[in-house]
Amino acid sequence: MSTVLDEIISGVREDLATRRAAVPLAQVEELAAAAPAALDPVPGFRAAPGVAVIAEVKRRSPSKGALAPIAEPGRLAAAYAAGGASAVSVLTEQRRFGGSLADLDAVRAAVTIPVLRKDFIVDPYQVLEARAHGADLILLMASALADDDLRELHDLATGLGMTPLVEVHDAAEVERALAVTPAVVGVNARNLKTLDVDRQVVADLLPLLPPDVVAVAESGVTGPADVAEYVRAGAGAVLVGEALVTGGAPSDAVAAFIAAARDVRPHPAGAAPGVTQDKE
Ligand SMILES: O=C(O)c1ccccc1NCC(=O)[C@H](O)[C@H](O)COP(=O)(O)O
Repeated sequence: MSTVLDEIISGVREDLATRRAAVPLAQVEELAAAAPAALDPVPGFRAAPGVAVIAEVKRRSPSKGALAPIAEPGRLAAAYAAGGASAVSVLTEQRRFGGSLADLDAVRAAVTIPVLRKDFIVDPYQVLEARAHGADLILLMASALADDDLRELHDLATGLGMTPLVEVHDAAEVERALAVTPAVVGVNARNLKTLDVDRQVVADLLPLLPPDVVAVAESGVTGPADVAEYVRAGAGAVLVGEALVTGGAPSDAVAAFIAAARDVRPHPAGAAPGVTQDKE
């Protein structure tokens, strides 16, 4: 039986074929080579006070439907940066999330902090496209990629100067992700096959990551207390979408997340902390 993730990826491949027909690979390669050098997000993530916030431009989602119209993604991104965000994540998938490469362009033009292309990346063309549009980071999902593809796309991205955020949701995916020696690993609390959000997954998997990897807690943040819990569980960064686009005053919201993490001490390595759960 096909999952939501399978359906999203099938649409992504169809849209990719259309773009590839319009802009041939050789042209995207040229544009990627001509783009200004990618920023390295890792020093900023490590230097962030308490937690690095990766703030997302997210219009809609398969789990929640329409979230926010976001007429000016560049303006939203600038507000995130003003609040102290360490990076901006831009969902570029069109069918389910209402995003686009135009959103990526607008955000790139509006901020000087690193920008993540958040999409269902399954093909080298999309990696080159991300660089051509100024992305510094790309998302690579272990759940969507075979080992060889994960390595190929990871190496292509790093060769272009970008930093892959390698996403996992269970212990087997952690092992597969670490095999490509990523600098940044995200544990997604959302199961992309069922769309269930379980923040305990983040608490369970973060201790499996080596200390030299930037550990990102993704999804499920509803407010500052959740950020504090993720940091207590060992997160060095949090990726937040819905709570920021629906909450009003995005700059203040980012600042509140950072403030909530400032005095939090992570649990000692190896301890398996619990996190409180909301009903989704
Ligand atoms: O958000 C969804 O419903 C979703 C469904 C299927 C695949 C991916 C999905 N979201 C992508 C993300 O991982 C989130 O946008 C991101 O982590 C932020 O999550 P949140 O703060 O819970 O909006």
